[in-house]
Amino acid sequence: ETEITWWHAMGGNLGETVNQIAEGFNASQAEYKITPVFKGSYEETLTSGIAAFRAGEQPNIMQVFDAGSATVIGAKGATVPVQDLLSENGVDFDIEDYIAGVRYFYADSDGKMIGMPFNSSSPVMYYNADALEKAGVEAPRTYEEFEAIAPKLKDAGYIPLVQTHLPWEMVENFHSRHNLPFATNNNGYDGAEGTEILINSDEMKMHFTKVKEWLDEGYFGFFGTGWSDNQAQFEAGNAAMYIGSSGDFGGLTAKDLPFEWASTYLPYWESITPEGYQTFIGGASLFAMAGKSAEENKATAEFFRYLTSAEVQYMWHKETGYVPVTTAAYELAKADGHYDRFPAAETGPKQLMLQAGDNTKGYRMGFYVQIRDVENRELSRVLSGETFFLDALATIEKEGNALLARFAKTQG
Ligand SMILES: O=P(O)(O)OC[C@H](O)CO
Repeated sequence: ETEITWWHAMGGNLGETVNQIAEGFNASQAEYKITPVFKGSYEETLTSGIAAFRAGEQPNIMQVFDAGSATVIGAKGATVPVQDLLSENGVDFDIEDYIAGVRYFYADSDGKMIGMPFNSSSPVMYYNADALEKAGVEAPRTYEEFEAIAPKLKDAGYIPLVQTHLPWEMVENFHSRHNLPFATNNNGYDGAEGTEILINSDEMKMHFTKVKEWLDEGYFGFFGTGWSDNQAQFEAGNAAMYIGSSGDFGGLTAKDLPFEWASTYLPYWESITPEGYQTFIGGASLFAMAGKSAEENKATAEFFRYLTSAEVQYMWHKETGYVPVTTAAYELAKADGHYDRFPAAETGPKQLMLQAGDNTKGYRMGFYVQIRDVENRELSRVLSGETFFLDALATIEKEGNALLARFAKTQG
């Protein structure tokens, strides 16, 4: 029996479902055994993985979140491109089997898939249907509509809106939702050399000016930069709506909240685009780490074959709310009536299939995890009144570009 290990960042319900997948694979055959290991948050998992690689103790499979993928894809010799791993081990692979939104986020500039999409998500807007009814309003499609209903939600006793991650939901996906370039060099896909972040734009300035105004008016709540700091306000029934991951679906369902809730697409500004575009794929993918024996690589390839089967994908989607990464799994979910029973479960997949534009397939910025830290630091300083948004955006641009230039140097 060949044994392989899988480091991941899925805690709670998500971790239990990961274990279920591993047990399913182990029970499905007798040649290979996979052991999943929970390594903490996305950031912690990436840090441990990089340290382990340097020490020659890397796992076979490492889960890397969207923000870290450019760094890992750019780390020469650290991973085996998943497309090569599969074809060398006789596992059929066709990039066209994957839904459009996930196809290129983890691919190199030639379109070769490097990371295996796994828990793919999109930021959507959840709403407390009882709260909206009490205020006599409908869930907003655009931020303009949000501005129109926010006073009514406030009068009804709610914080109208919170969100769970400013960089992911209001910076990165702000760009895809409006089809705006997020970095030069074709959003970074044409090479690290000279790539600069385009965060200091008129649209970002407008958006964060509004967010600050909403905060001052009591239309927006901000309780910290941790993933769950703000979601807790929704779960407690204090916030009427929250922008969060489609992957929150399973956790919310399990909590059996004492109010009706549903979800809709991430809002966009009609003043920027008449119709919103599809969002970037979020969540994480699985990388096969280099430096492993042929037998272990074969085991990893067989595990990926199992993981991407329509049945396993559907099970994962159903339990968690992460989107099915293949068309076959999405069709299976539809045919099984999953979306008739849980309409909110289809918001993520559908949002990833909205109109595409030049700037919706992804962004590729090395050291983006560190850039996110700068974004979180500066944007929360704006919201706490310590600095002005114009200064914050300029600081993010300056520090972000310095990090991008440092990454470009590592690419030789
Ligand atoms: O909460 P998740 O797993 O959907 O991930 C959201 C972001 O894409 C992580 O960077």
